[in-house]
Amino acid sequence: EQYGRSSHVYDGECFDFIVVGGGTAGCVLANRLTEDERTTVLVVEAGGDPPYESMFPGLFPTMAGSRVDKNYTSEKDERAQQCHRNRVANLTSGHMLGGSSGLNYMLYVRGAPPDYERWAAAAADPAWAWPQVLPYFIKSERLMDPGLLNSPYKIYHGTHGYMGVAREHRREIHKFLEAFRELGHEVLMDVNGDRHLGFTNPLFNIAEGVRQSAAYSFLAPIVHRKNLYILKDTLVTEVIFDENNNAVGVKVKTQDGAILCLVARKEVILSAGAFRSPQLLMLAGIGPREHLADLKIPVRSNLPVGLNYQDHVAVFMSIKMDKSNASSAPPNKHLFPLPAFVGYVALDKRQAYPDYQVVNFVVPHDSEVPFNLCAFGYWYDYDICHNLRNGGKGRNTLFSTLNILHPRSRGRVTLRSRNPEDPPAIHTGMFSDERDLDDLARYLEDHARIVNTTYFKSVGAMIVDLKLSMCGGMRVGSGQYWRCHARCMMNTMYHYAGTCALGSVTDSRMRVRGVRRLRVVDASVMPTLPGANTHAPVLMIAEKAADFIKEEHRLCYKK
Ligand SMILES: Cc1cc2nc3c(=O)[nH]c(=O)nc-3n(C[C@H](O)[C@H](O)[C@H](O)COP(=O)(O)OP(=O)(O)OC[C@H]3O[C@@H](n4cnc5c(N)ncnc54)[C@H](O)[C@@H]3O)c2cc1C
Repeated sequence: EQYGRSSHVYDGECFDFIVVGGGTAGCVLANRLTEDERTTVLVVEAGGDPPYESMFPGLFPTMAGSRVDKNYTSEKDERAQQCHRNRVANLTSGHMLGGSSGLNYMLYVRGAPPDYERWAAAAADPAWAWPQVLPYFIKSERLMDPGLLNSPYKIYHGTHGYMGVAREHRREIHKFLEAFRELGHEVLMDVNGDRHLGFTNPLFNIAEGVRQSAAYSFLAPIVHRKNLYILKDTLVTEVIFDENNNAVGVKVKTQDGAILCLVARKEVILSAGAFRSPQLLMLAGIGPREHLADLKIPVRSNLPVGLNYQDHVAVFMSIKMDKSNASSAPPNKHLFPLPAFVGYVALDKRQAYPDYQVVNFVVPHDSEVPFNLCAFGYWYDYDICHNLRNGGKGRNTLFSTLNILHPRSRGRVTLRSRNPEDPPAIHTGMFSDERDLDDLARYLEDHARIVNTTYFKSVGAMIVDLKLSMCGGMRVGSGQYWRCHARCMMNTMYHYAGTCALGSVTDSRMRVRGVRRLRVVDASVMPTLPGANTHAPVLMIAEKAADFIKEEHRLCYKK
């Protein structure tokens, strides 16, 4: 009941705004647009309420592959996931109120100013530059970490927003942070302020032991608003246009199979995520002319929809540390499953923004988390996951996931058919630009240098040999080995973006070009990936969109 009942709506019913997708961006819009009591908003979400396990940070590893994961899979290509059981990437995606924020790994990070300078250039609008986006990061945030609140970093954070943000204070990470300091990295209190390179105890969308999904933070507190309508378990199958190319509503299919047409007096806003927003556009004839012609869809607006698909490519490495036979404390579902710390590293030390991010888990010898992530989260071949487990037997380990923050490769989302219930085809394009592979190999080599620091040497630290058959005969730790390792172990960081990019598909206010009264507001509009995980940037995008919309339609403002 936290999210109320699904609204009863009738065929032909009118609303001011219809938001397609009650995911991360959709929940923010639902909240901000209904601040004006005269404005009616309908949110249509394909999934239902988030399940119990979504509430608890410690249970996140159980969510991939569950009923609230839409579990898209990538198309096969000659480079794809060569060490995965099904040779495709499992593109986990939230299918519930809150969308992917209901099952993500909860890291809260924004990126660095150059990321947003790139957006401003792509959109040809300074509204996307760092000084203009920072207030919108701050707006949604309610920082609850006393250390940061009493530090000079406080000025970079919000304390009155809907989304709780906090850190865990787990002593296990400190010796590791010191080791990275010895290697020449800074240990930063916060990477969300004015410094963006170094290792840190990360901020999470976790507060008081509860996941701060967009549904929990933005929707639950306001579901009682009389001007908000939420239609759950309902798929939007079509955006409806009038003869003048105005988006005037949507067609939906409800859980019991009823087809309804619903009218938007002001705008239709697509917040269906980087796979489904481009799909709905293309089904409406908004997309690349040749592709639409293949499916005999008349062209409404010839735009590069679905192109420019991007994701951060991730690869893990495990390092065995000290021997241990002590039993771990029982799991606590209110905590992140393992102590964690994160590094942001540039190979060129003169650069002010990172090339790669490394998320590190401190793993006690008896933890099953890495095996479970390996086998059931990432779908690597079982042999590899067994080698991961056996290679670290009797030892505590450091499990690190590196990802390339500014990939050059681009993929593409295309229609598989004209049926809106068919998932689109996702060509990830990972490593289509081979320089990404070279870079990732260099990052792995760079990270592995940690085994030469004092603490690591004192415990006889060694890279766990995953015995990758593809890389047989190569010395683990050599440059040649890391390139092979990267190719074999490539994976998604789940940061799907870029398919309806600012500047090309939309104007700088996220309005779809060539038509009217239609906007895209979600990860699809990112012209390039920020050097960060994408949840906080999506919240920022939605907060900004809400202000654009309020301004254009003269809605009542709450700053
Ligand atoms: C496993 C995983 C781990 C991640 N970890 C992190 C992390 O630690 N930190 C971080 O910052 N980011 C992380 N991310 C990324 C981040 O969560 C996403 O980038 C962000 O949530 C995407 O928001 P969105 O609004 O674009 O899409 P979503 O939140 O996915 O929302 C799209 C919504 O639209 C609905 N929908 C789709 N089609 C239709 C339709 N036709 N009709 C009706 N509804 C529809 C979907 O059901 C969904 O609810 C992770 C993502 C995943 C999947």
